[in-house]
Amino acid sequence: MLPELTDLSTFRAQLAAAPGPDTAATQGAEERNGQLTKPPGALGRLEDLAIWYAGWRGDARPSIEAPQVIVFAGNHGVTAQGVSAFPPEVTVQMVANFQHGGAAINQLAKAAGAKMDVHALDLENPTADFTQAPAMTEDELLAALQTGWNAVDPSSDLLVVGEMGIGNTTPAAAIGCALFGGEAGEWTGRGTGVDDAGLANKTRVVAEGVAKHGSDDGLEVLQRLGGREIAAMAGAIAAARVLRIPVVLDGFICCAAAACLAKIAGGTLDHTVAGHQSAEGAHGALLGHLGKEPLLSLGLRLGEGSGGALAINIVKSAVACHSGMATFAEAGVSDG
Ligand SMILES: O=C(O)c1ccc[n+]([C@@H]2O[C@H](COP(=O)([O-])O)[C@@H](O)[C@H]2O)c1
Ligand SMILES: Cc1cc2nc[nH]c2cc1C
Repeated sequence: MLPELTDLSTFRAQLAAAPGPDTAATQGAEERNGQLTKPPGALGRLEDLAIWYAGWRGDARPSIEAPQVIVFAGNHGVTAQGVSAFPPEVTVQMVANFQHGGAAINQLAKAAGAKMDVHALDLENPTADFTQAPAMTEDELLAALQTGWNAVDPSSDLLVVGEMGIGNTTPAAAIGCALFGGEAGEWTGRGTGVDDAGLANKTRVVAEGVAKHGSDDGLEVLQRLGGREIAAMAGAIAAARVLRIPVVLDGFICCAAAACLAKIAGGTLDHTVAGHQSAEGAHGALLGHLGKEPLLSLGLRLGEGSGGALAINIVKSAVACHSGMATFAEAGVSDG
């Protein structure tokens, strides 16, 4: 059962006290993996994925029956600075598109056999422009974290969190820059497709935000430079950690949310894998800071959880091989 998220200190405490993977299940899965009808290591990273999944589920021979994709949407005051190629009203329009089944993520979730939920967070009240003031108050941060925390279905067995928020590659860049250092220009990319002048302006905005509101605390950075959908993703990833539900991370914005959690307590992202590396320039560096190797690299730069949803089928396939294959003894195959 997931405890109620009453305040920010509860959130920190829940993360710090969250259980790790089940070592007996991990060991059982490693032993089983060694007996399956294939040369040792021949399934490459699929073997690691299956053992990782088994440990978090506490079952040496698990199956994946109920993946969940959650898309969170938020609006950003920083769009007043002209940081996106699209206008902010696209956020609410895309939420309607998600609800009618017309977005890419609807199809990708369906193709992965996942149920999909959409949560729009206070779209009529954008966060503050972080070049002027902290993006959120503590109460606003808590409310967004709670939305994510409560959105996770405890009966799901694999989670993808995605987002929709015009302007949100700007807060994501600011989060990366604040948490891991370096120049704003190294963290700032084209998002939905700003031109060279737009990129220069966006870089200035990121630098200004970090200079004014930077911090080395993950939750403070999330509050001052993040956004509601980013905080909701962090809340959902944290809830999944407490519930021992493995998570497939999506693109640049999702990983920025995850990075805030990584700064709160060690091992906080051990239940996550990187679904893909997006085309947003700094995503590779961000994944490097998180110590994650992406499963896919398809040039996606959509968000919505799209790369995470695509990777569900890889995790499912890894677990299907692990749990469904015959052992050498069962199949009467000589094990060399
Ligand atoms: O996931 C990514 O890496 C990604 C990269 C570029 C853009 N996006 C999506 O595009 C939107 C943000 O782009 P922008 O230019 O408005 O900051 C937001 O809705 C994201 O879902 C997402
Ligand atoms: C149309 C559109 C769809 C999106 N999905 C995620 N981010 C998006 C940004 C735009 C502009």
